[in-house]
Amino acid sequence: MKIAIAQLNPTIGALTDNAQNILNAAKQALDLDVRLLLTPELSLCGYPPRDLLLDPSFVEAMATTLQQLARDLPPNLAVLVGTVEPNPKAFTSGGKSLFNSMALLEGGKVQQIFHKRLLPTYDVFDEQRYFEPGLQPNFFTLTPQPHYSAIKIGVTICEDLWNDEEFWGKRTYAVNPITDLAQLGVDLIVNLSASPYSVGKQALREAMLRHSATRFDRPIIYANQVGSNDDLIFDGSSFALNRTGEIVCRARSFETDLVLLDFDVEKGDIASVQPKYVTPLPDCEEEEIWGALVLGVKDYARKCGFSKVVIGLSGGVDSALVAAIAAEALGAENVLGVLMPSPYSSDHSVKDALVLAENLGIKTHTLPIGNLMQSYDESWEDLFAGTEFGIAEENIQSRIRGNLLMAIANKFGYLLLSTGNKSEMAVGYCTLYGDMNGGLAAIADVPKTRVYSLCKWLNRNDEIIPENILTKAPSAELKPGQTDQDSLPAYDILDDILQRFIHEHQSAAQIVAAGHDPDVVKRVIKMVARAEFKRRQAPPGLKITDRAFGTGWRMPIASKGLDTVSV
Ligand SMILES: Nc1ncnc2c1ncn2[C@@H]1O[C@H](COP(=O)(O)OP(=O)(O)OC[C@H]2O[C@@H]([n+]3cccc(C(=O)O)c3)[C@H](O)[C@@H]2O)[C@@H](O)[C@H]1O
Ligand SMILES: Nc1ncnc2c1ncn2[C@@H]1O[C@H](COP(=O)(O)OP(=O)(O)OP(=O)(O)O)[C@@H](O)[C@H]1O
Ligand SMILES: NC(=O)CC[C@H](N)C(=O)O
Repeated sequence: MKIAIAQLNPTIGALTDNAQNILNAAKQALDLDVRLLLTPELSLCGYPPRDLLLDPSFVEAMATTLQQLARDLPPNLAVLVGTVEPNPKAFTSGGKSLFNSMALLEGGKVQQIFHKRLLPTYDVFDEQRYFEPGLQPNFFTLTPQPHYSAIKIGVTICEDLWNDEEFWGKRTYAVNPITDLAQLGVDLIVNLSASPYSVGKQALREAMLRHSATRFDRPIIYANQVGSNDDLIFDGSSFALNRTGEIVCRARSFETDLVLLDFDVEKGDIASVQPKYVTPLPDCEEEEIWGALVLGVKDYARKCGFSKVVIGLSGGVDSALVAAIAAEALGAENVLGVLMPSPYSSDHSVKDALVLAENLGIKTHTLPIGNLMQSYDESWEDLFAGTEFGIAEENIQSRIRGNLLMAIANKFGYLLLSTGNKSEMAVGYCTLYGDMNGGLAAIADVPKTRVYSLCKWLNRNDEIIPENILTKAPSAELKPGQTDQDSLPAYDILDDILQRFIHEHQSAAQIVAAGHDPDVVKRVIKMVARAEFKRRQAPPGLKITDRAFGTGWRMPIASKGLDTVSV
C-alpha cells in the first residue's frame, strides 16, 4: 500500500490557498497510486494560527473549507488534513472551545476526526490557550484494496510523540499516546507535525522516534510542515522509520516535497519505494542554519507581499551576512545596500561594503550623513550647551541611518532588514530607533561567533564575504577608534556566558565555576536584564536556536529578577 507525505508550506490563515495545495498534492499522489496521503499538523490554516483561533468566523470558515476540500479530493484517496474542531462540551462543562485535530477525508466526506492529546505549552508553543486535550487514542482502519484485510493506523499529532519516558528519562505528561496505540495493536503510527527548526533538532527527532519505533516494534511516519511563519522556521525534513528503526525515507529540508513509501501488508512494515528517497542531512550546522535563514527571509517577504529588501551596509560582518542571505533568498537584483558614511567611518568600511556588494551582485546607493549630523548638532546646541559629547550624539548617527533606511523602505515599498545579532540583542549593544529599525531581524538569533563561522562557511569555495570584513576588529564606528571590545567582553567569552545563561539556565555561580571571571559574568547578566526594554521593541527575529528572544521569551521589563545576581 503506497503512502505519501505531503510536506507543505501553508500560509497562516490562507485557507483557500492551503486547501488548493493539499488538493495539488493529492492529484500528484493519485498519479503515483497512493492510498493514504499525510499532511502536517493544522495543514489547513498553517501552524501556528495563534489568536486567529479566537475568532469564531475564522473557525467557521475553516470548517466550510474542510467540507469543500473533502468533496474536491479524489474519492479513493484517504487524506489526513490538519484542522480544528469545536469542543461541544466547552459551553456546558467548561474547557477550551477547540480541539487541535486531524480529519480523515475519503469518499467525498469527513470520515473521522482525531484530537491531539498532548498540548505543548512552553517556549514558543501556547496550545493550552486554545485547545482542549483529546482523551482517546486515535486510530483508523484502511483497506489497501478490495479483498485485502484492513490495516490499523495510529494517528498522533506532533507533541503526542514527545513523551516517551524511556527516551527522556522522565514524563512530561501523564499519558503516552504511543503506549495506548501499541496496546490497541496498531500496525503503523503516523505523526502529523508542525515542529519548528532549531540547530541540531533533526538529530533529536530521529533519535527519539527511532527509540519509539524499536521500543514498540511499530513503523513510524513523521510528516512535518515546511516554511517560515513570522519568527518560526519549519524545516520539513519529514521521514519514516521501519520497525527496526531504520530510516526508510527522508524529505528535503527547507523545501516542499512529496515523498512516497510503501507499507508491506505481509511484513507489517514500511519500505522505501525505489529509487530510495533519503535526502542527506546538511553536512554541518552552518549549512543547516544558512538554509533556515534563507527560507526565513524568503517566506517572510513572500507571505507579507514584499519582493525587495533594503539593508544598511556598514562594511561590517553582520550587514554582510544579512545581505548575503537576502541575495540568496530573493535574488541579488532585489537587494539594495545603502552605504551611509559619517565623519567617523573608516575608509575601509566603504571599500569593504562595495567589494561585498560587487561579490553578491547587489545594487548600492551611498548617502553620506555628515550634513544631517551637523543639523542635529545645531538644533540642540542651546539645549545641550555645557554638556559633554556622549552617547546621545554618538547614537544620532545610528538614528539618522535608521530613519533614512525606513524612508527608503517606505518610498519604494521595500522591506528593511535589520542586522543585529543575538549577542548584541542579548546585552543591548544596539540603538533603539537606530540600527534596530526594521521589519525583520534576520540574524537576531545568531550569536556573533556564529556570524563569523557562517561567513567562513560561505567563503568555503569562493570569497563572497571580503576577507577584510572577517579579520578587522568589529566596530560600531560611532566615535573615532571605537571597537566593540571597548564595551563588551571578547565575543567568544560573551557568547559562552550567554549560551550557559540563556540556553542552559545556569546560575551566575555555575558560570563562574565553569571558569569565567565573576565580574564579567555579573556584568553580562545585568546587561541582559537591562536590555529587555529594547528587545521588546525589536522587529521579529528568525529563530534558529532552542531559546530565542522571540515569542518564547517572556521576560518582565520593570523588574529586579535577573538584575540581583550573586556569584
Ligand atoms: N527600562 C527602560 N524602558 C524604556 N526605556 C528605557 C529603559 N531603560 C533605558 N531606556 C531609554 O533608552 C535609552 C538608551 O537606549 P539607546 O538610546 O538605544 O542607547 P544606549 O543603549 O544608551 O546606547 C547604544 C549602545 O549600543 C552601541 N551600539 C553597538 C553597535 C551598533 C550600534 C549602532 O547604533 O549602530 C550601537 C553603542 O555604542 C552604545 O553602547 C535611555 O537613554 C532611555 O531613554
Ligand atoms: N556607515 C554605514 N553605512 C550603512 N549602514 C550602516 C553604517 N554603519 C552602520 N550601519 C548599519 O547599522 C548596523 C549596525 O552598525 P554597526 O556597524 O555599528 O554594528 P555592527 O554590529 O558592527 O554591525 P556590522 O558588523 O554590520 O557593522 C549595520 O549592520 C548597518 O546595517
Ligand atoms: N506542534 C507541536 O506540537 C510541536 C512540539 C514539539 N515538541 C516540537 O517541537 O517539535
